[in-house]
Amino acid sequence: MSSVYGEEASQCGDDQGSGAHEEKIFVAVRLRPLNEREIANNDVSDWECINNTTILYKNALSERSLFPTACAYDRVFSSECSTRQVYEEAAKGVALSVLSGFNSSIFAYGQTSSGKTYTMSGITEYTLADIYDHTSKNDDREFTLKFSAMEIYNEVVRDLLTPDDTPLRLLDDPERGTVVEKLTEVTLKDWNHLKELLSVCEAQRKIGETALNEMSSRSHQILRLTVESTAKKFVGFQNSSTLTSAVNFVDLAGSERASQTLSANVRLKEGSHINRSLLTLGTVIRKLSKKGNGHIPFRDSKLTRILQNSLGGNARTAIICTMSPAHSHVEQSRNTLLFATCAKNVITNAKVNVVMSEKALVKQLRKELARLEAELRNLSALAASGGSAEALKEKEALIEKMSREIRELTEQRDLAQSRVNMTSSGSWTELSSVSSPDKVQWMDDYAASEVSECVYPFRPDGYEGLNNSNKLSEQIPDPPEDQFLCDDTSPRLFIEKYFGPDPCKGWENIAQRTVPNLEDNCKEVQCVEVDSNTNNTSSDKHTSPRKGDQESGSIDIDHNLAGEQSSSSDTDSSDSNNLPRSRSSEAIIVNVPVVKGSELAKENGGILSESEKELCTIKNDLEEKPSQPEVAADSVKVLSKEQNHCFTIEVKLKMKGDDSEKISAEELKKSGEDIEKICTEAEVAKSVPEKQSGDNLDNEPISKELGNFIGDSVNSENESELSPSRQSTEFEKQRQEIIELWDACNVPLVHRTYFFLLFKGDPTDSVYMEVELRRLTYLKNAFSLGAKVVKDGQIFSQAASLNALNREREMLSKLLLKKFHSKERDNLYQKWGIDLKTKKRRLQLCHKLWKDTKDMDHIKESAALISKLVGFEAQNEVPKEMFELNFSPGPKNLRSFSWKPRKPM
Ligand SMILES: Nc1ncnc2c1ncn2[C@@H]1O[C@H](COP(=O)(O)OP(=O)(O)OP(=O)(O)O)[C@@H](O)[C@H]1O
Repeated sequence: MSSVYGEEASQCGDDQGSGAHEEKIFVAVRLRPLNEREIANNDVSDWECINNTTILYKNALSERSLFPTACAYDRVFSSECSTRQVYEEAAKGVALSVLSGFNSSIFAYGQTSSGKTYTMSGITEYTLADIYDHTSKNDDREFTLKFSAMEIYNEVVRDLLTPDDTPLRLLDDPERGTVVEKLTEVTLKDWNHLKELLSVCEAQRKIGETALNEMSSRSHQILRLTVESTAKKFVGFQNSSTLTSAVNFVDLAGSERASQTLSANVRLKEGSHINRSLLTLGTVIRKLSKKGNGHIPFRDSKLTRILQNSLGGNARTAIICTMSPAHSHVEQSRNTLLFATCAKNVITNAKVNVVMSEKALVKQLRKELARLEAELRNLSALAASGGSAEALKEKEALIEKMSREIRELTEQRDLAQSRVNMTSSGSWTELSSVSSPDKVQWMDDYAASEVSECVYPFRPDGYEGLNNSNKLSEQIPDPPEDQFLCDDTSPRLFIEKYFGPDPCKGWENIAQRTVPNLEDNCKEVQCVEVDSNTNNTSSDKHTSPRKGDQESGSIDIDHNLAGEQSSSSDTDSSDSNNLPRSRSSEAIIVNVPVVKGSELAKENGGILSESEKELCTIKNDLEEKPSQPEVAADSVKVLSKEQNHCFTIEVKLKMKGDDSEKISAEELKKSGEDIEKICTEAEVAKSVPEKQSGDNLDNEPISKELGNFIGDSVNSENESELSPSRQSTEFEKQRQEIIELWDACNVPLVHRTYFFLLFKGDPTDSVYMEVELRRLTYLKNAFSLGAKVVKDGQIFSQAASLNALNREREMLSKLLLKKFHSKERDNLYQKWGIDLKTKKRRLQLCHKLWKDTKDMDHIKESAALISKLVGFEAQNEVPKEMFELNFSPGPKNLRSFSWKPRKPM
């Protein structure tokens, strides 16, 4: 640790203001062991630290998650690691920089019962012990240590060093930022005095029992140690200066789900405040992680207001994110990692705080004035000698060059934006843009019935018109406070903006939003050529597209590990442990030219790892398809854990063709059907060849083209190879999956009915089903992360969707009255097992509809009843065009696709 002690009075003035240096927040993750309760419940550990910087989700194979399988941070600690180790390797450097005059903060963040207090109390003690040790060893300086402690409980700031419960006010000090008025600050006498005060804080802090933690901290606690030091030889002198800085130990209250903590009453209220302030903290971190993001809501909570300096301000900061490894907490753990990922990108500007005596200050200012005067004199001399004219010319040339670059970039951006616009309007809107005169009747009935309030972000246009979108935001208020907890829209709402509205944007888009720095990581690092033997003849690609594609293609192995930007070619891609680490845990891209499977095997002495085999399969697959005209923009990502690390393999194949083809390829990519997909060892997805330009898409049978695009072209069979019975099984399976997802996502019953009636089991169904499945999976994942999906300015949260579903049921119950006579209704009640003597029978009936997702008879009956209520029946058949793709040619259109069943899970 460097020290600035040597710089006294007159010398240290230079540090003021200019001593700031940018650095990222240090982010560590700590897994605690499974606790007794989790073991008793036969819970299993889902997470594993595969090295010092990477944590791996072990169950990725068994679920279709959008969350990355492995995440890298500055440091990760397995459940075997001691708090001492966490302190030494993650907190000490930052915490002890207080001795060099830097403000610093150590945070513990994580879900309730994940070990924040356990970790933080250890770290606080170790730090304070080290500080005392340091002061005793540096007897040339005079130290004054001051201690203060506060908690924020239900948005009220309390002093932890007095028994008095009076709320403390926050004041804005122009120099010091936010200060807590009347907060007790005790000058420490010795180590024992400090220990005593720590016990007082512990006794004073609000704790309570929840289902997850008998001693749950119900408040955010901030302990602050201020260190002032002056060189003894200057003490009492007028030109002395003092280093004054503080270290904060922040033990946040844990994020929690009301359902999991079984909260009620007081606990629920506490939980609500906790979640809200953590939500603000998350928003602040997220905004800070994307530089230049406008207003940062520091003032939205007392916590962020008080800690503003530690969050992207002038303090050095470390965040320890604690996690339970248990499967039952997987969603919370993921949210913790999302927070950690954002925090990793936040930059602070720590600087040494020097308080100068007045005399020293005057001296310093005189010096500065003299420097400025000298500069001015130089400039005048330059101007007199004509040098300024040249300098001016140079500057003008530079400005011109920069303007040119800006213009070019602006054009590129506008072009890209217009493509995005085209595709975003061309995905779902295209699906539904074919107008149908038939669709009007049932829509009118439905709209008239006020059921239009139902909420589902990805409705077909068919009944989009039913919804008065202007009214929607009024109709769906933000969930009230209590619901805020009950419906699991927990503090991880901060990630809401990572999810755009359209699930069809593919994994990479979602991943970019979920883990916003993912792409940045890839961009920032430099490529390391691993295999220099393979030919990279890019010129070939024009004469022989397929051959050229392969030769110019590259496999980017994106080690999702911490790694120093390595520039040497001696890096072995299979041995990530040899890669030096970077300060900021950036990913490494190793650029490996494509080699044939056989060559790869030969190089490896005939032995191929699983991921290499996968790679060869892909490679061979590409080679064996000479008839494929062009591959638009193809990539394969493979995640492997077998070599103790995780990496992504990306095959990029260049496309030959004119611009319109390129636009089309872009559109395909953006409009929905993932060209890239994240896979695990067993699952390799690959995008599909774009159609050759000039094909008359209008005349193409839908079934012919679709296959590779939607399905997995590497391993799965072609449609033609599927027996009718297999097709039927696939259809049933997909339909069942959709029905269950509808239920999980609170999708409106009318939407379900409408869609259900579209399913006829013919091959084209698969197009709609596939799209619906993706949207629903996306929605479900977003909901399970506590996110809100924003589409067209409307917000769809789990709470809002449930509210809307209930409103829809009420509306349907009104329609029951309208469409059926009393006798008919009684028959219905009997049929649906509703006691005729009970109240609210119509509503009861509507609550039963679509409930038993496993019973197809029940589903059919539900659909039949709703269809009757809203008037689908009148039309004989639901117009499929309302769900139809627009197959007419043109740059905006989605290509026609052939049907291929999804690869079975
Ligand atoms: N790394 C660990 N090793 C062993 N036990 C641990 C570890 N981390 C936490 N624990 C134990 O787990 C329990 C919960 O820990 P702790 O109270 O620190 O959680 P918390 O995150 O602060 O919870 P809350 O947010 O509810 O206050 C405690 O009994 C603690 O001793």
